[in-house]
Amino acid sequence: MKNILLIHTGGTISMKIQAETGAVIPIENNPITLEGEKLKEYANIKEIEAFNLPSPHITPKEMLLLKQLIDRSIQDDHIDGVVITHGTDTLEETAYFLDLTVDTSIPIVLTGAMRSSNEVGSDGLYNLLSAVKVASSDDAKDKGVLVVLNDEIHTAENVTKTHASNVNTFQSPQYGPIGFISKSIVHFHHSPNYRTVFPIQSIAKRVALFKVYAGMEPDLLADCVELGYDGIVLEGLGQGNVPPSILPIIEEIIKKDIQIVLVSRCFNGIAQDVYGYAGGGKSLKKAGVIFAQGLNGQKARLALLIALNHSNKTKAMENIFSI
Ligand SMILES: NC(=O)C[C@H](N)C(=O)O
Repeated sequence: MKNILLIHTGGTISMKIQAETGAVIPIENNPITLEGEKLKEYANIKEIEAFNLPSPHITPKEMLLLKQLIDRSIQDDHIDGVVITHGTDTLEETAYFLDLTVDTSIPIVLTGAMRSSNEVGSDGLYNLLSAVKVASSDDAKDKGVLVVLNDEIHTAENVTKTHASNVNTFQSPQYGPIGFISKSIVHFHHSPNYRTVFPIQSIAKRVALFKVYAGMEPDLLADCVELGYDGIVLEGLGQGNVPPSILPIIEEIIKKDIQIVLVSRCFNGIAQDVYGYAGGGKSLKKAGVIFAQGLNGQKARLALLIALNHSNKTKAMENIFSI
């Protein structure tokens, strides 16, 4: 049997619904930690409760703590795979942060639940068991950080939460899942592309994220300069365009050596320099805007944050954003 490090961080998988109020809340005796026994016939489990936070409370600080915990554990113990339970709201962000920063070939799998532990049809234990099966699979090695829920295996880079409450919420809109779990097998039908890792030791920089919209005015972007942000991610329109009203402030910000990364606010597709009108992709490229390759806004924000905090910022920028 494989040795699996199981790290709990909180989220609905660790919550209960209160009969009196109907509110779903974190509880002190984390119910998912009590399920460890049931996993013992599948793997040797070493269980740690890193924190018990709803995932909207998770920040890059906790993500970095998790990275450091995994680095230490991999060095010290004989571990074949890591499973992390996490709230689903920001699960994709922690998964992508770890994907970009943890240098290992062993499987790292994040999972969570859409229904709390005492709700009818609770999906927590089932998803946890699936994640343990994937982390124990030799085929899961060298695939980067994976996300497993509802019988599907996704890459951290592509997966996103697409539905507020459905158990089938996690989807990879660009490329689909890379594998599935059924009663007796874990099967990968695709392999992710080569990835590079950018270990960072601290997070000192700040990156803001804006969704671009029709008639957007330049003042909020100008405020970012005043507030001392080091980078900005814009979720642009369509293939990567913005209203002409914000082009001058974008040019001004880049001249001040603040990086601006552009993604598309569309659910699918990538931002490109196609259009030649004011605010079109070509004018943005000319101004020095960096086009992210198909990442969504929240992941491009983490990628920029990691690049800016890396000891070789220029090289990290080049590698992460292929510039
Ligand atoms: N399903 C969930 O886990 C959602 C919860 N609000 C969380 O992210 O902590």
